[in-house]
Amino acid sequence: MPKKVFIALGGNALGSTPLEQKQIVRKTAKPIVDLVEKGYQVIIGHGNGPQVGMINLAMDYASQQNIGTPYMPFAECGAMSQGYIGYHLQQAINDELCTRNLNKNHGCATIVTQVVVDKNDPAFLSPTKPIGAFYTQQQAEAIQKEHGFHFMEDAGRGYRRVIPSPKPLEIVESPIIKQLVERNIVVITVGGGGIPVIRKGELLEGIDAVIDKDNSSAKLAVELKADILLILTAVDKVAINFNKPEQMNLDKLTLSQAQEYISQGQFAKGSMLPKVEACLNFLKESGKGVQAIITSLDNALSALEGKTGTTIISD
Ligand SMILES: NC(=O)OP(=O)(O)O
Repeated sequence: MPKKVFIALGGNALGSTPLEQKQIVRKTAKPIVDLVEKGYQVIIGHGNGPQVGMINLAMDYASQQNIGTPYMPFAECGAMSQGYIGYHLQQAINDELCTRNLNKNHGCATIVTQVVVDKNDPAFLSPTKPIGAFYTQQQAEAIQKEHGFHFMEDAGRGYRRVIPSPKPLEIVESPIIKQLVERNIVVITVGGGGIPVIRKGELLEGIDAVIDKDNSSAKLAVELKADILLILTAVDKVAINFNKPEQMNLDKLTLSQAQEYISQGQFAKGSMLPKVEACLNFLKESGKGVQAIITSLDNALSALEGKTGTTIISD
């Protein structure tokens, strides 16, 4: 039985502009296809913060210019970001599969994925998810005044617009994704955490939000009975005392050690904290025998072989 690995791709695997993204995903495809070549079944979740912000801003601007462009709701912008990112990733992965003659037995497809959230989730009252470009404080204040957007300082890198980020409750397309994975398709899914929808009786309706992609990836990884949740980010290992002289990189962590470090405030909010929390959710809900790994894209295969990265396991 092949092992199933669910990869959650961070922003550094995608880039920001269309040209940059097209070039970066070529590099991203290689370590992903390394895993396919080694016999893993691969599912990919990815972020969309910069991209959905860019699309929403462009659509809002165009709709105000009297040039026949209608207003585009935020959920539709999320759907556009899934298509745009999925298209680039899918093309790059399919090309890499062809280059290595793996395309006879494997394919790659993007599933536009809806994720049910609770319309009463408290997250709707306090926006926290950074999207789009970085601004100076002065620019952020000017945009806030003109457009009413909310802004927050983002880890010392500047100001970004923030919008609500509710918890993922249900991955609507999960059964279809399962079937594709079983047919050796590399599935790109829960892009940008999934398109947030609420249930209205039998029907689904989009809602303005961006779900955390690590959270949705962990949830879907549980549903697909993945053996490994592999969160790929900008650093090789999780660290405590990050960026201090006494920084210590961690090779292995148990669930309770990770919880202790969280209670000490060791992991940055909006950065390493949601990744570690997503790993813990995956471990708690999957039970024994699974592992979660946090590492950089280039180290994906070495980390699965236990040579690098931070591996988190149950106690
Ligand atoms: N949706 C989401 O989590 O996107 P980022 O990872 O780009 O912030």
